[in-house]
Amino acid sequence: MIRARGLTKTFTRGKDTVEAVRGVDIDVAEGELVAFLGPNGAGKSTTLRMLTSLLQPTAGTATVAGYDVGTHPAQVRARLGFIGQGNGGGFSYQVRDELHNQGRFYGLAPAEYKRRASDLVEALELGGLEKRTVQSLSGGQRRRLDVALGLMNHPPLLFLDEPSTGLDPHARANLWEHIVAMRERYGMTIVLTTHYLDEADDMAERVVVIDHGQIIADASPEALKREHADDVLALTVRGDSAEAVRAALGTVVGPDAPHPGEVTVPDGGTPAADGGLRVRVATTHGADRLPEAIEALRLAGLTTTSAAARQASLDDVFLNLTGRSLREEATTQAVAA
Ligand SMILES: Nc1ncnc2c1ncn2[C@@H]1O[C@H](COP(=O)(O)OP(=O)(O)OP(=O)(O)O)[C@@H](O)[C@H]1O
Repeated sequence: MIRARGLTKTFTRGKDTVEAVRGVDIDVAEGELVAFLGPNGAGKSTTLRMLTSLLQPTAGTATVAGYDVGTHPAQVRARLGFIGQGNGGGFSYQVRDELHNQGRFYGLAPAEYKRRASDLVEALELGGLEKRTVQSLSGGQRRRLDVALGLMNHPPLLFLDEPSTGLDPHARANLWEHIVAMRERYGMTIVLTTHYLDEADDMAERVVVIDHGQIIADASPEALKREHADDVLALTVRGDSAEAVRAALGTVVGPDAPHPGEVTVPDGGTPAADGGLRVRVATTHGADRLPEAIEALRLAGLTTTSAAARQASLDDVFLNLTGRSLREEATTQAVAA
């Protein structure tokens, strides 16, 4: 459905040059649901805008839905739906008029665009809102209207640029339910961007991690976590010998163990105020390893006073790949905004 090679976009303003996208190669097969994940400014939107033919690449090629975006932009646009970051609807228009106008824009006959509009109003639970103006809708309703507008031409391929940004958790979950339902109903391929880690983890079958205009990883969330991150066991152990703790845990996660990992005793092995040593153990299958670790410590005469297994996250993946936390960047930017 999508094949891009060496996709590059450089913006020049005066003396400033921004290399927004630097040589992206990507293939998306029919029916896939792919999420582009990356921090603000990583190049996600720019990549999407090139793939939808809205922006001419500086270099590289892309074939989308069978047509070259550079030479056949009209054919590409006819086959895709694009839901951008801004709100697509005219604020003072009524919901129904917005949908009908979109149908006219695609050259549909009145009977057809009316039928499609009613179907989408029903499918996206916009019933009863047809006569409301766009500006009177809630954030979640507006986003659902955006999805409806993007689907009026029954596209085989749908692009969504940060569909759930700014929505509260309930509205996000609801929007996702609708996106998944629309995908089943219309058998679409979906490419979206997000900087919500949990969203990419839960919903996407494939996550393309993008940073500084380049793809730095591309796999299922599970494979990314397996490959690039560890689960962590967080233990508190009564005792004052970091060496004894390391030796005991080495049998569980040491170099010869079935799941080798790393045992870290921070603070130079100095016990905390409660007399316990805080220990972090990087490993795979953390939940399974936890009882083994506690048992190994017990056999070495050490008492565990607290224990928790934390599953690897996509943020750990990003951190291990870039040395930066996506979660922290998002928080910093939210505070700055
Ligand atoms: N029209 C433009 N002119 C100049 N620079 C631009 C333009 N559009 C994007 N950029 C820059 O290109 C880089 C990539 O931007 P892009 O919007 O693709 O990132 P993004 O990953 O989608 O970020 P966000 O999550 O904030 O939407 C940024 O440094 C941005 O400032």
